[in-house]
Amino acid sequence: MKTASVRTRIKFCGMTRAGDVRLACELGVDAIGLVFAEGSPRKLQVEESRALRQAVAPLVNVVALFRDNPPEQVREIVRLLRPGALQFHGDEEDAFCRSFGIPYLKAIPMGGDGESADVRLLHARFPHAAAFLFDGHLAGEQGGSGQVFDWQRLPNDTTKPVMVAGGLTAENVHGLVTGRAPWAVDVASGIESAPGVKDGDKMRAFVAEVHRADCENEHESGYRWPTPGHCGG
Ligand SMILES: O=C(O)c1ccccc1NCC(=O)[C@H](O)[C@H](O)COP(=O)(O)O
Repeated sequence: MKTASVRTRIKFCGMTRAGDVRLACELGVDAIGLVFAEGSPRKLQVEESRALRQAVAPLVNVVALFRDNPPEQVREIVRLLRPGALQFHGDEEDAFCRSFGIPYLKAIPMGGDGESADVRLLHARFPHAAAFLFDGHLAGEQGGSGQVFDWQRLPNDTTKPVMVAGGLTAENVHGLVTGRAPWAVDVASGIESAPGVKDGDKMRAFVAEVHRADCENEHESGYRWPTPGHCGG
C-alpha cells in the first residue's frame, strides 16, 4: 500500500467535550469526528455538536458520522454544522452518500476473519467516495469498537486514499504507519479514559507516535522536510 505522502493525516473521532476538541487542534490533528449514529455512546445532540463545532480551530476539518440515519437528519446536520466531510458506517449506498453535496468517506468493516478487501468491488460500489476507511468493527456493528484487524488484509492497489481505524493506540500506531503507510489514521477509544471522554496524555502520545513513524518513513524514502530538525536530525 505505501502511500507517497510525507505525513500521515490524523483524525480523532467521537469528540464530546469542547476542551478535548481544543486540545486536539493544538496537537495538530487534521480532523475531528462528531458522531450522530444511533446507539453510540458518543452520539451527540444537535445543540452539543454546535458547541463543539465552535471549538474547532480554523483549517481543522470536521467530519460528521452516520450509520443508516434518515436523510433528513443528515441534511439537518449538514445545514447546521457545515462539516467538511461525511462518514458513513451503515448500509448506505453511493447515491445516498453523495446526495448531500459534501465529500464522503465510506467505512468498510474489516472485523472477523474475512479476506482482503476487494478493491474492484469497492470502487464499483462506491465510485464517488473520497476515501475508504477500513475499520475493525464487524459488518452491522457500531464503529468505535476498539477492535484491531489484520492490517495484511488492507488493499495494496486502491487509487483512493486509505484510512485505517480499529483499536489504534499510541502503542500500535507506529507499527501501522511504518508497515503500511496509510493516508490517514483514525482513533476513538484508544485516546479515551471512558467512551467519549478523551484523555489528554493518550491524545498527545498518539500524535507523537504517528510523528515518530512519519520521520522513520521519511528516512527510508529519502524525503527531507525543508525545516531543519523537523525529525530531530
Ligand atoms: O465511535 C463511535 O461510537 C461510532 C459509532 C458508530 C459508527 C462509527 C463510530 N465511530 C467511527 C470512527 O471513526 C472510529 O474512530 C473508528 O470506528 C475507530 O474506533 P476505535 O476502534 O474505538 O478507535
